[in-house]
Amino acid sequence: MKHIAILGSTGSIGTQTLDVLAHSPELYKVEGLAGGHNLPLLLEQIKQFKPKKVSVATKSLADELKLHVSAQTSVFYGDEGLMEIAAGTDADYVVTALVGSQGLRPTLAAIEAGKDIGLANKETLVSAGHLVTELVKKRGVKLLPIDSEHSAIFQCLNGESIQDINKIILTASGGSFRDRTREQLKGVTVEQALQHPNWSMGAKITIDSATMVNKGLEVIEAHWLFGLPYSQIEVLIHPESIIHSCVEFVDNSIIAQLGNPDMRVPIQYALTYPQRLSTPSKPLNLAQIGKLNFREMDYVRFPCLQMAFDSGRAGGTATTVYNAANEVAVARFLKGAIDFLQIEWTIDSVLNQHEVVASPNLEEIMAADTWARAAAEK
Ligand SMILES: NC(=O)C1=CN([C@@H]2O[C@H](COP(=O)(O)OP(=O)(O)OC[C@H]3O[C@@H](n4cnc5c(N)ncnc54)[C@H](OP(=O)(O)O)[C@@H]3O)[C@@H](O)[C@H]2O)C=CC1
Ligand SMILES: CC(=O)[C@@H](O)[C@H](O)COP(=O)(O)O
Ligand SMILES: [Mn+2]
Repeated sequence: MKHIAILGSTGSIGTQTLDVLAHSPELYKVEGLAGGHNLPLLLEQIKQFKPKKVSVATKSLADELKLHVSAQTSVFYGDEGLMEIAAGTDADYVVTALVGSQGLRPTLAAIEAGKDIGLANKETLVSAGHLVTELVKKRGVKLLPIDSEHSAIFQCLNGESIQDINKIILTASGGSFRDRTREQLKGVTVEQALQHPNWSMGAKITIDSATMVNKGLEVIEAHWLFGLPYSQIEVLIHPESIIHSCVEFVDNSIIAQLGNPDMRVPIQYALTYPQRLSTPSKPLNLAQIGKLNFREMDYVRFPCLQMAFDSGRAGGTATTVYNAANEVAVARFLKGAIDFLQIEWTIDSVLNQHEVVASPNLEEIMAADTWARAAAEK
């Protein structure tokens, strides 16, 4: 039996993780759940999974939650609450499904406490990939990818040697505005941007898909997860999101992982690896799909992806700043305060003002993150 804690249990990844756990209840015990503001959903989860510790975003939410839970469940809140669910429960495995770089400190705390990690929160690796991967090595824990592309690559690399890789190919759906020109991006609405063609996800990542920042974050995530240089990471537009990513080897063989777009498959694989078990997903019917399409990535149409490669190559705090500026810009766009194209303009402008710190420690990462947020707000 695996003992699990989930950071971000009330979100898209969090709820799908709980679906996976409920599908095989004999395999899992939920020890801790951290939600944010969605109290009714967290209460349902507490009733069903009976965790010993839970956390919410604020003290007032925690006070309200305490009125509804039994004495068997301890209630925490805020940053300390996230740290408690990450590192202070009897879980041996933590699923990181918070959104944004706020996931960094709790993830480091969970690794330090010796927990294996199922990583959905890609911003953590983008913000401080070197700190996370060094600590994983030092503590001897597992860091298992949940992100669909990275799970695909992880599966394609099973039994293969890193030296035999020519390149990894991350597939990108193109997001909600894939078929629009840059001219046609002027004046697009939040509602339009939130219509992802293939996946149902949280708001922030759905906007990131539309700007191609999501693929940028995933390029940096792949660099850290698989230890590959940026020259061996490629992005290919694949509108159907059926091939979740692939690896080309030195003999020119390409191995790909396919499946319907359903995150419960990579979530479960990260939980049960190296075992495969049945999932609550539908099988892929290739005959029904008929054909799959591919297009070369257009870096002029999607400049945020070029910025991610450039930040990744610059290293140090550059990717921290890329991520933090994007988080601020997306939050502003979602509130209707800026236009869609101002997201890329904001990231570019903040990156241009930044003086990169090489090999930053955690304090320098947090300082760069704070600085980038202030610069982006300005
Ligand atoms: N959704 C997907 O299919 C995929 C997501 N990912 C990555 O996984 C991560 C999660 O994405 P997703 O599930 O879509 O995001 P959601 O927005 O759906 O969920 C985010 C979770 O974080 C919680 N949260 C937000 N702010 C706070 C806070 N201040 N304190 C405590 N909890 C907080 C939310 O709580 P509440 O809702 O209660 O406020 C919610 O549980 C992201 O890094 C994303 O890039 C990667 C691949 C696929
Ligand atoms: C489900 C998942 O892993 C997302 O990151 C997804 O890949 C987004 O799709 P695109 O970024 O390819 O539009
Ligand atoms: Mn992905």
